[in-house]
Amino acid sequence: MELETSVYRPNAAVYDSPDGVEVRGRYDQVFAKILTREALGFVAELQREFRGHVRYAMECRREAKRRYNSGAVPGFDPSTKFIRDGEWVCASVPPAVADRRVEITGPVERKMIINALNSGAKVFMADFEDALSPSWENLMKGQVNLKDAVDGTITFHDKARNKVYKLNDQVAKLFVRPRGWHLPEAHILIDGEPAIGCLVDFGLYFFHNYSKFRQTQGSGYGPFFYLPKMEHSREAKIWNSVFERAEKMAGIERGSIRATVLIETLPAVFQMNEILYELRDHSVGLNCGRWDYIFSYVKTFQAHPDRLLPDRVLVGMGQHFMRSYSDLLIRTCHKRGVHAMGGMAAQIPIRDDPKANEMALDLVKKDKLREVRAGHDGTWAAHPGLIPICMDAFSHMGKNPNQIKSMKREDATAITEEDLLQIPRGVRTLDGLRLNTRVGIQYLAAWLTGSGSVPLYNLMEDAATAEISRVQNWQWIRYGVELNGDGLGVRVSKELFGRVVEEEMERIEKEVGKEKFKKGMYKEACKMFTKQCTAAELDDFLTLAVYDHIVAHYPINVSRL
Ligand SMILES: CC(=O)SCCNC(=O)CCNC(=O)[C@H](O)C(C)(C)COP(=O)(O)OP(=O)(O)OC[C@H]1O[C@@H](n2cnc3c(N)ncnc32)[C@H](O)[C@@H]1OP(=O)(O)O
Ligand SMILES: O=CC(=O)O
Ligand SMILES: [Mg+2]
Repeated sequence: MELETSVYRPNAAVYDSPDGVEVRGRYDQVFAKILTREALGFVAELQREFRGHVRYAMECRREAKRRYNSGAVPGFDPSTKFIRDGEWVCASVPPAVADRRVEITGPVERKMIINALNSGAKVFMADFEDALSPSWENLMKGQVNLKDAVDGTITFHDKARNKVYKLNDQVAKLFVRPRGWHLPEAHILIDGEPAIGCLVDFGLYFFHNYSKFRQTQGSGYGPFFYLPKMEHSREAKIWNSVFERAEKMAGIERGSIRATVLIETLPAVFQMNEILYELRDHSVGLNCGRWDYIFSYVKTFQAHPDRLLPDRVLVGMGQHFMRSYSDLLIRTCHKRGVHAMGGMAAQIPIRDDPKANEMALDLVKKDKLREVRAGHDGTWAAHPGLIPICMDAFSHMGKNPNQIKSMKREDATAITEEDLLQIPRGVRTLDGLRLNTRVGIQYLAAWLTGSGSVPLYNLMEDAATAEISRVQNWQWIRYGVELNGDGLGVRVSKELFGRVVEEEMERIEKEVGKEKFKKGMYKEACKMFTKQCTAAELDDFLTLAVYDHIVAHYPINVSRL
């Protein structure tokens, strides 16, 4: 008997969508308060106005990839030298976010939102991106949670512990990170095609929250955003136009919306001035998204076997190319009058091992001290338990809310293209290949079952860190690299990788236990991860390649279950 492809539900409620918009995600009365006709209409307007620009920007990414794959390397664009040399500055920093010394990040999950807002950090970056698996349920619940947070009414009852969570009187300022330009939102069709994911995230959040946010959080400014994974200033220009369009719709002053751009792709480091210039009325700085940046280094140089990375654990901020990137970012931001934000240390508190915990916290402390001494104005914390250490390190700034005026870093103007591209030093080992494999599979299993950030081996893992594992494995297999740190002359091959996968799966099963292993999606994740690591062509994004597996159209498509 053939499987039905869908379950017909007579009289099932549907969302009230405007012309040309079809919502294919599960109907829920609570989601319907977000997916109103007016809010969907706003998202559709954004999509119709900007889809051509986004399509062109994605084609430019593909064109740049073709050039890099033919041997070119990224560099400063001679045609925009006038922007780099010009004496312009960005709009002044809104007083509400002058002090951003510690920012906590986390997925848009209800309890975590409350914990993050109450954490004592200055800012909470609520994440629809690296830390979130973008299932319909996660995305829509996230929108509901954020609306309740901005309204100040968010609560959560942890039934197992009989604990009620609610907001403190003083909470962190909220920034929201929508997805990157490349991700579609398959549950919403606009004129028959999937919506652009980030315009859904931005559009729904903005529509429902701008007014309240500006009264309660932004002191007349806002809402505030983080913008991920851009590769070129033309992509920042689209965001700037989206912001202007949103401000016009809302009838609020131009320059109200403010955003920090993550510099987390290798091509973007050569475009920092240009990105700030495009967003100069809406900018509140740049951030060192170090994990995606490492991923992007491998991806950009996927066809350059002379630029291989050492083991993932060796690619830290001490590497010359990473230090150069952070220093140049500080220089650029401070010249343009905005924040230069640091990044995320991957360590998280280790509850059951005091000595290991002390060592982890010490690494975080060193990383944060390096950032503040270099001139960063603030940093990221992955966990509330790290906030005191980060605060302590950034007390180095004294009473100043930031170092924009005091740490000009003119010395960093001497940083060259060679500095930014310098090949990182270190060795490659079988342990490195094993760890990449173990982490990649477990992360993907978590992502497929709804969790976009997880603790693995005492580190935070999210989409960005998992990407490093994937592309590094791919590159090592593709070029049959020698594991030169082991001194045995062993080269990585598909056969060796196959054995490693088998052994690491056994290890994962032992570590997580038979029950969890059976119930989780480890086998499926293993298949997908192995396919990606051994593909003839490198997939652009891990999560894009497996996105279809978390799409659940309504009426429920039985063949997918
Ligand atoms: C590369 C990048 O893009 S970095 C930015 C994206 N990544 C992230 O934002 C990761 C954010 N961090 C996290 O998701 C989590 O800290 C993890 C997954 C790494 C660890 O999670 P867990 O193991 O569940 O943490 P743990 O059990 O120690 O949590 C203890 C408490 O802290 C809370 N907590 C942990 N991390 C956070 C956070 N980031 N924000 C708010 N609360 C948090 C938990 O909810 C829990 O609260 P409870 O005691 O009230 O139940
Ligand atoms: O988004 C942050 C990163 O490091 O990637
Ligand atoms: Mg990132």
